Amino acid sequence: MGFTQSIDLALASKIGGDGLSDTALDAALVAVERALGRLREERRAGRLPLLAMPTATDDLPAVTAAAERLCKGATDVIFLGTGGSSLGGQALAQLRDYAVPALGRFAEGPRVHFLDNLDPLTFEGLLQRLPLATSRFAAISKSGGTGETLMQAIAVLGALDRAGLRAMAGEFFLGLSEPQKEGARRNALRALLEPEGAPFLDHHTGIGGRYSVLTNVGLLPAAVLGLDIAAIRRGASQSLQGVPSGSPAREIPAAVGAALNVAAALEGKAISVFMGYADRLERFTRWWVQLWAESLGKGGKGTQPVGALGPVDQHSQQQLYLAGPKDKLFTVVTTGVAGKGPSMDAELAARAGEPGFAAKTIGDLVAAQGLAMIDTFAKNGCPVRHIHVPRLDEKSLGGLLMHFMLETILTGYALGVDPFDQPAVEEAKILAKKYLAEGRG
Ligand SMILES: O=P(O)(O)OC[C@H]1O[C@](O)(CO)[C@@H](O)[C@@H]1O
Repeated sequence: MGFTQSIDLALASKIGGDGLSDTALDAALVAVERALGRLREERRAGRLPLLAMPTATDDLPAVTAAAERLCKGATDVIFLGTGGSSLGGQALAQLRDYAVPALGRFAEGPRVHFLDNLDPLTFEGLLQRLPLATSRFAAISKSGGTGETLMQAIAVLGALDRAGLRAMAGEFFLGLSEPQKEGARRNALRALLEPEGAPFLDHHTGIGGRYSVLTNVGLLPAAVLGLDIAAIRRGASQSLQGVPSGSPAREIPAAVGAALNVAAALEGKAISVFMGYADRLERFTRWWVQLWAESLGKGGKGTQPVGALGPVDQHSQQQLYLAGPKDKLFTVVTTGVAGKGPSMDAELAARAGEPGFAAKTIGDLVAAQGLAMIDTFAKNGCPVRHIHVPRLDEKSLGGLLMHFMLETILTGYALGVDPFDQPAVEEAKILAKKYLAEGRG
């Protein structure tokens, strides 16, 4: 296992105050045990293809070939797509410094951009600044019908047209979407790009966007960045240990995590805060926020996911967390940073009035801050789970991704909601298209 999980400091028996009671945890474990039974049944019936992903290898050559095609002669690879069609890729890309402050350019290979949020100024700026002739675009959408992604793709085709490159548009694009099903609604992304000659990878039809990070959706960007995509899957399979063999919930970390969240919900804690102490966990956190929110917020149920980054958010959110309403469950993720980064000169440390900094590294301080935060939560009666990742790499990140998908599914089953649909997001989408047609906005 590429990480460890401890829930001790979430329990009232350890921290008193507003910790979770043994009664709530026991009741939650019973519900999660049932959820685990249902998960096993679904798996046996072949209705949860997500659980087969970690051990699949037959699709990896196609992902690698598609990545090589995108990278060949490219200065820039741009991923078009939103939500589940982007966030998993971003989470993995951070292992290669994507969106890490001040480290924007990668040492090797093309620059990678994810146009996840739709913003006219950003998109216009990007099209103006990109060396278009050496840029490649991957348009990802499970449904093929997401307005944001379609507009982005149409805008790129327009830019290629203006640059006299439209005749070769197929060479600039790669699509990734569900196959066109006979008799089903037209796949708009395919209808747009296939006539231009763009090749397509098939989106897995049985795996929804926010659960797609271990499929070609997440692994394509990872391969573009030269990550070991097989290792991501190997790591993911470790988080499934105990699921097929029938281990009890108490022995499966994701099931324990689900029980913790169910217990928190039972005790009226409506907010779940995820605080990763690493720049390279920032997009993971955003990925988790979508996973948690869209999977569980149904029928008046679910808890509010909040993403936080350590240590910086100690200087922004900590006050509320410690002294505000006791309505939260905290998950703090630390990584093995002790001893890493620049070391402090003793003389300068003394001059700065911090002799204790002498010979310590920045990583030493971050490691100390993570532990201090956890202990401070506990001392203030705030339930906190600690996940420690000694080494943040493909394997451990794959493990964390699978852990949290499993935890989310089990929490959904235990709360009595379907963790795989998102019926409420359609309403505003339909209204936006109506307003667009009416020229409102
Ligand atoms: O991959 P698609 O079909 O473009 O959808 C993008 C995102 O939009 C949603 O459907 C919500 O609007 C998410 O569930 C999904 O991840």
